[in-house]
Amino acid sequence: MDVVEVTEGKTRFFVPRQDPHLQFPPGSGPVFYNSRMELNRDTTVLLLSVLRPGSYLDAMGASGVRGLRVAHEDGIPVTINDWNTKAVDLIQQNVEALGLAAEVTREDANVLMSGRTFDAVDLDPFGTPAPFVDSAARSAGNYLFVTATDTAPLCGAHLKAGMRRYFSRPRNTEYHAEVGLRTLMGFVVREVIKYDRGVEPLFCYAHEHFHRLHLRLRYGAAAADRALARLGYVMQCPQCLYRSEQAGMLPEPEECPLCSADLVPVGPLWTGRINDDATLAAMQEALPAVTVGTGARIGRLLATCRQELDTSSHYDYHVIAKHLRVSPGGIGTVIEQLQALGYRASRAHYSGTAIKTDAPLPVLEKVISGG
Ligand SMILES: C[S@@+](CC[C@H](N)C(=O)[O-])C[C@H]1O[C@@H](n2cnc3c(N)ncnc32)[C@H](O)[C@@H]1O
Repeated sequence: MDVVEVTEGKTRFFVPRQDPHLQFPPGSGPVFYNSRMELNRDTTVLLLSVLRPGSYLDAMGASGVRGLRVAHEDGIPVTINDWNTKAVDLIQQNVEALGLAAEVTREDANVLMSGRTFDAVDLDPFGTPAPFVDSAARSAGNYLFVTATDTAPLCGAHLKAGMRRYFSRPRNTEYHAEVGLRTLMGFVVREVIKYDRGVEPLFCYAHEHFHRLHLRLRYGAAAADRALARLGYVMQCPQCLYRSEQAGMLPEPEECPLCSADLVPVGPLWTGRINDDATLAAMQEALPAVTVGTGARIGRLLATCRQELDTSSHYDYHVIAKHLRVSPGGIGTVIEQLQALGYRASRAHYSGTAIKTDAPLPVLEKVISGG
């Protein structure tokens, strides 16, 4: 294989010199590497430097970069797997070049995860992780990490694909990144709690073309019930911008208090917090010591996530301003004015025009229109 050497974080490794977007049948073809996912891998290396699991499975390794970095930079025992022979050859070459003691396997990830357990399991497939979450839920001890790049099905843009994969009804709203992240989280939670295990979010975020979950798993039916209680719906008005949240397995009919239309349920999805503040604080503290190329961006991401409210939707203040035919002021000013009126208000980590608040929509509209 024609390879080229690249560096991410403190790790130098070989990747194929080719177009990574070429399509081949499953289990064959060239080895995948996408430098644009560096921030995704950097956050994993940083978080694992804090969590320090006893073992880590990179279930879909490709070049092996993720597992290589976890082994080399965090010193955590890793297993790197892929079902593609060429990928496994390259992973082995990288492991040897770095002098790591990492285990390399060539199996269907579902077979591997059905037969063995690892303290932390990481899924990074092409597109949807849905076919792998059940076996990962059985394989993972304390931590389960999941990447999804099928943002269109998750966000409601490809409705039927979203319903098939996640058994949820997303809706293409202006807060689609939030819906995608919470739809993915809701699906993973349903896959885990059937085994009487609980799920707690540690650090979950939406970024560019992917969603990423870092979750802690707990043992016991009581922990599973706590996660179950967080499943619910965003109830969106089809005529105006009003929305509310409902907990529960089935949505209750609800009328829009502003225009009397029947609200449309979006979900089931995860409601409530998507981050653990103590974990984010520990990551901020560890960031200067962990050499990651996207460190400045991760610093900003962590800071925004720490102040972000845990509402399951946001208002896009440019959309509201357009609706009201006013020119929008600065987002910071709008947030400060809402807070001065006694409401909670924050930015959201995935959009520069998103405002999360518990202020009623008419109050937000009044603030945006300068009233
Ligand atoms: C998106 S790439 C992984 C990228 C890699 N984690 C990284 O950070 O660069 C997905 C990989 O999953 C592998 N894969 C897909 N389905 C698989 C399966 N059922 N079992 C094992 N590997 C699989 C593919 O061969 C491919 O190398």
